[in-house]
Amino acid sequence: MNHTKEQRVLQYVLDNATRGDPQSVVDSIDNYCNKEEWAMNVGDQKGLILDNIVNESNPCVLLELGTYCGYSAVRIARLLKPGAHLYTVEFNPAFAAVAKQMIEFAGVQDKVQILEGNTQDIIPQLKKKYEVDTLDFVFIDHWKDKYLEDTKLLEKCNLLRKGTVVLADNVIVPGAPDFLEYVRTCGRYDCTNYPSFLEYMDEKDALEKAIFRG
Ligand SMILES: O=C(NCCCCc1cc2ccncc2s1)c1cc(-c2ccc(F)cc2)cc(O)c1O
Ligand SMILES: [Mg+2]
Repeated sequence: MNHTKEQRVLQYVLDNATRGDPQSVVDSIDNYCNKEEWAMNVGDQKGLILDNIVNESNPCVLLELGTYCGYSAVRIARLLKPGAHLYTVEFNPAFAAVAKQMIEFAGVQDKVQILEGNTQDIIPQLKKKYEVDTLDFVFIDHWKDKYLEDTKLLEKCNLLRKGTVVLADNVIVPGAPDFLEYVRTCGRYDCTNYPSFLEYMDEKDALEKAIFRG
């Protein structure tokens, strides 16, 4: 049954975490991926930076691009105030299926909605189909060569407002150089770089926070 790494990560959580306890789910995934198999979760070091930025932004409507196993969706949702909602987009049906079970086990399913499909198709549907006005927080963690075009698509769809926090994972490894260049030079964002390490490795990585100026 557990033929994929993502299924093995989920099984480890089901066997070792506590149902309804999102922190135990996050900790179990980090334990497994540190000890057994590397996986592309944002991880515990960059995760702490993510926590701090979510807490200081106090967001109500959030979007994540790239759900994977649901690690960052659970990590973010555990911090959200009542009524806040996270939409998370996943392209790969097998990943989305694992993430759905991960989110339900953590007990944050009322705060998180997985949208299965391509960001190019889903972003333009957010206003009409999902009744989103504007986004307070965007976590970008999908294909690195799509960060820039999807950031421009969010602008074009009027989903960003003055103060929207756009936070991008992996701006060093694997890297998103065209995205970094754009947000740092186009004049529409206030950018901050947060140096850290690639999940479960000693390699340097970083998060970039780009606050939309409106
Ligand atoms: O590719 C990564 N993450 C994206 C997965 C793709 C998910 C999606 C693509 C798509 C397209 C369109 N619409 C919706 C979606 S959802 C990723 C890779 C590494 C890494 C680092 C060093 C390595 F040696 C090898 C891999 C580390 C990370 O933290 C990552 O996030
Ligand atoms: Mg990542």
